[in-house]
Amino acid sequence: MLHLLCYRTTTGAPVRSLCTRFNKTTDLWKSPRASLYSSHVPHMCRSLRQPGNAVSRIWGLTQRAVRQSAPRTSKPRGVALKFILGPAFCTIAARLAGRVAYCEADFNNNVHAEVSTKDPDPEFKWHILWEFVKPQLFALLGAVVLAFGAAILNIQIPLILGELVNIVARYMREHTGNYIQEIRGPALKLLGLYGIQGLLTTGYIILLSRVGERVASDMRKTLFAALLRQDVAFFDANKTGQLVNRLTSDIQEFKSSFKLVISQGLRSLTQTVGCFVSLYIISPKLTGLTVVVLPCLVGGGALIGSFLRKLSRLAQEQVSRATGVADEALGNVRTVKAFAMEERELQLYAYEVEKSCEMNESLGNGIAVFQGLSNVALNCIVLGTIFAGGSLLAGDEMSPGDLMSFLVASQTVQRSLASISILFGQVVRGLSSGARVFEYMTLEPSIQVLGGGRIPSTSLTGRIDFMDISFTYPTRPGHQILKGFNLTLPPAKTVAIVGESGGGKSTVAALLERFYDPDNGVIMLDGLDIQTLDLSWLRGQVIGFINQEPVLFGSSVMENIRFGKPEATDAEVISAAKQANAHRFITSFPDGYGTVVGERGVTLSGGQKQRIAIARALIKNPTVLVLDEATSALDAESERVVQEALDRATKGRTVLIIAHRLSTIQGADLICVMSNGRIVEAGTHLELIGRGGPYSDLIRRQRAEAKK
Ligand SMILES: Nc1ncnc2c1ncn2[C@@H]1O[C@H](COP(=O)(O)OP(=O)(O)OP(=O)(O)O)[C@@H](O)[C@H]1O
Repeated sequence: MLHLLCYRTTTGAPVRSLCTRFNKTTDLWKSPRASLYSSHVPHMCRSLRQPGNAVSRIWGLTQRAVRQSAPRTSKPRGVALKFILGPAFCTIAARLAGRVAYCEADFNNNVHAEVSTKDPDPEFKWHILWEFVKPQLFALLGAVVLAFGAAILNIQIPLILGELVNIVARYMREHTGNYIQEIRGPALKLLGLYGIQGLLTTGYIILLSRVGERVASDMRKTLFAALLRQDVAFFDANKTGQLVNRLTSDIQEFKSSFKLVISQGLRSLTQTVGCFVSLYIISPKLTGLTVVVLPCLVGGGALIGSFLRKLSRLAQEQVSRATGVADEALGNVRTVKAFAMEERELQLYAYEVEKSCEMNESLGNGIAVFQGLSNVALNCIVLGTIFAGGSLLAGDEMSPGDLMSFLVASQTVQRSLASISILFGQVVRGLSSGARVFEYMTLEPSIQVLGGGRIPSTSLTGRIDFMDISFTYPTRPGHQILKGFNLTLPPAKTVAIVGESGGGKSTVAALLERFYDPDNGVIMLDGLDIQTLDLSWLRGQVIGFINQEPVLFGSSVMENIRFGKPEATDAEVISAAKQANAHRFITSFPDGYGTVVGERGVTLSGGQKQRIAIARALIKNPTVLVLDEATSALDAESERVVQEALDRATKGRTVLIIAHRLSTIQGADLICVMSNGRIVEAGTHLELIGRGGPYSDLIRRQRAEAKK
């Protein structure tokens, strides 16, 4: 099998190794069959640019190309075509389309493709930044003006210092006049400037930190909203830890850079420009010498800068990968402990952290070299100034005060340029953090939760029709789960789906909840395509969903149940808890409904969690109830209590039950057996037993397993 897997890689190592393999066999391109690949390249590139169907189209095209060019053969050339040319072609196509591809091959002619259509190198979007800055514009302008003022004062200081030196030099030379009187004026002026500069600095730092904090908090809220807006497929493809990293450290990094650019950056830039003007006024000749060196510095800086930017992006991605590993291990800490896998998780984390440490060290080294080189260059400028200034002084083209002013001003330029060079590293990190933060802000989910859909005015009967549904998970293209699936759930009836594990039962429930949309076919609610209905209404009021592993929030029992209907009164919460057989155990806790359930409900038993989840679903009084293996994780006693609650909850509603334990669904109005993405048998329990088909087989198998 030729296996194509495109993913975001930070090192590019897999791509490089493939390219190396490919380069060794470039003569293969001379083969007439190779033209087949090239004829597919434009289609593949176009496909890669269209998220959604990109993956399946890539898969199809690659499969066709490989089948045509590499027929089943044991000849070395054919095998090489399958192994090297196919993956290399996909890699190149992906690279051409701006994606990074990783390919593997083995001995089958089928092609399986998994392609990430995400851009591996997000761009910094200035227009989005502008949206965040706009509300803070006045404060920002205030900060800019104050920072600018402080910088302008800094330009004045060398000139006054020069004046003071000239007074001192003249007094030492001539010993005439009133020294104190002469020096008092400029000295007081200088003191005044220092005071005003202090005030301006305090002012702009206060304003700037206000702007920075507000921009960062707006960005966090917007990014969080954008993430919550994404459909389930997005979360299948992205690790939670990495997403959380964008909300936390990336925004923090961006905020620091933003503040530094405005404060230090603006100040240093203004001082550099202003002091250059002063330098020119004091001595155009000396300034000319300084200016010659600058373009070389700027050119070199830009070159090293682009390299550092890339390093920074890779390092940040590696940090978020490490966070992802930690998040997964800590989030599943019970499983980790149950399997005594602490050491393995530690090793995995240590490996990722070590890699991130190496990358950050390389980045640090790069920035250090950059700063070191800048410092050497800038100090050389000072040395050159003293050398050249001395000869101008000897030739009476400059006064000692002028040389003093020139030196102080060029020191200010030096300090400013040095701080710009330090700032540069921060800006590099800030830009790539910003790009990563903005990447998801504009990402539109294919399934919109809010707005657009209609809400039927008449009351619902709860009839559901799945009509000719085909579906493939976006993260696993080429593996079709549902193939022409048809099913009707009559109003207020209970329909159960049973069948082999992995047959697609939970997928049916996920499609009804619109976690995903089918590739083909429609799902109707009371004769209306659910894709035309308001999704928030559908999920919030029509469908109640209870699954095998109820996830509770780390708040009180009351708040957890109220999650199903935020406006519910305490009486409604208690009534839902009673229906769910939960009231008695809740009131047995010292804090009753105020009991905090711990992270993900960790302080409750499986049966208790499930009953709270049932109450949470019932409180919205849903017309349709979906129970996805709701009791299969429970022991016999808990199952009995939960089943009792479910029996009560399902009365008068349309119910879809997905079950493993066939004993729990024998009373269903209709039982459907699913296999390979289709319903292969349907009827009541007795009808199906009488038929002796797949359902009877399942029953027989389960009984045999129970006896073991
Ligand atoms: N989010 C997902 N992304 C990609 N593939 C998935 C995803 N969820 C499920 N699958 C795959 O879809 C197929 C059907 O899964 P599904 O959960 O619907 O089966 P099931 O019949 O409910 O199985 P079980 O009885 O074991 O719960 C499986 O091959 C599974 O690996």
